[in-house]
Amino acid sequence: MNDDDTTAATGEAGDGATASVPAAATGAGPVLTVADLHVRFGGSHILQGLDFEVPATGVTALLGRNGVGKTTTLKAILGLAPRTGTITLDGKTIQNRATTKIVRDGVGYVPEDREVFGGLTVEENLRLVEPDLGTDTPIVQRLFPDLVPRRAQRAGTLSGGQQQMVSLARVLLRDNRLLLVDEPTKGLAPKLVTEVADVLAEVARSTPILLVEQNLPLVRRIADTVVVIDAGRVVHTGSAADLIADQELTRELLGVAMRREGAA
Ligand SMILES: Nc1ncnc2c1ncn2[C@@H]1O[C@H](COP(=O)(O)OP(=O)(O)OP(=O)(O)O)[C@@H](O)[C@H]1O
Repeated sequence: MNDDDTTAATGEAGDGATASVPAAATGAGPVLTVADLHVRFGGSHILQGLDFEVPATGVTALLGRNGVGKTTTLKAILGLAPRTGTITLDGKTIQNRATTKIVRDGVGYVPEDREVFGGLTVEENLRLVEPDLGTDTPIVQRLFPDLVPRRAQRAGTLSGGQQQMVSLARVLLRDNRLLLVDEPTKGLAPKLVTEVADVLAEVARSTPILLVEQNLPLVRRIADTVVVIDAGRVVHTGSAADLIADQELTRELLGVAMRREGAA
């Protein structure tokens, strides 16, 4: 275990000392900055000094080949993976904060495996996060109308796409400064992929999103910026449209060429 592993679990030490003017206060600058981020699992050095920024608006797609460390990057930001490096949210360092505090400070997380409580109803899943907010909340009614008539249905009996909507809705009930969303369309039918993409695009109008997503048509449709990691480092940053328009570069960086057709 390294120094940051222990401090990550203990709370606030160091926040005040390195805080600068919040980007949100100035209206400029990234919402999140990651500098020299390292993650080791046993003898495996998965992230070897990542440096990247998440702009304060729109969708930033975090891309890379299978197993390169995309999920690990999201978990490291949240303090769910042992890491060293500097992570700033609106100009304030957060790498020494406990995960619960990072979430309370506005970093919402939609994990890859959805993690709905199958034995609880849709309504109960939502109210677990904010007891006063459920399917009658305007944001749920507007973005997730299909969940409203299913409020009393047990979440474990929903389709994969509906479970993804519960998972997203639950996070959106809070006021988030930034959303970390991990492969939200994995395993979903094309129509549901489009629905999830629509929700994310709508959410991104008010809340920046760092999105891990393998569906390149979807990335092209909703992402503004891309960050590509390979062999533990950032190997490319830039416009999503430019990367995906460049078949050769896409193949070189991601090992795949963009399908001409694809649901998003
Ligand atoms: N808790 C852990 N302990 C040990 N190794 C881990 C742990 N979590 C992840 N890894 C390893 O770290 C590497 C990166 O995994 P990660 O899930 O972050 O990749 P990814 O880019 O999100 O992959 P995919 O695209 O397949 O979802 C993999 O080799 C994985 O086996």
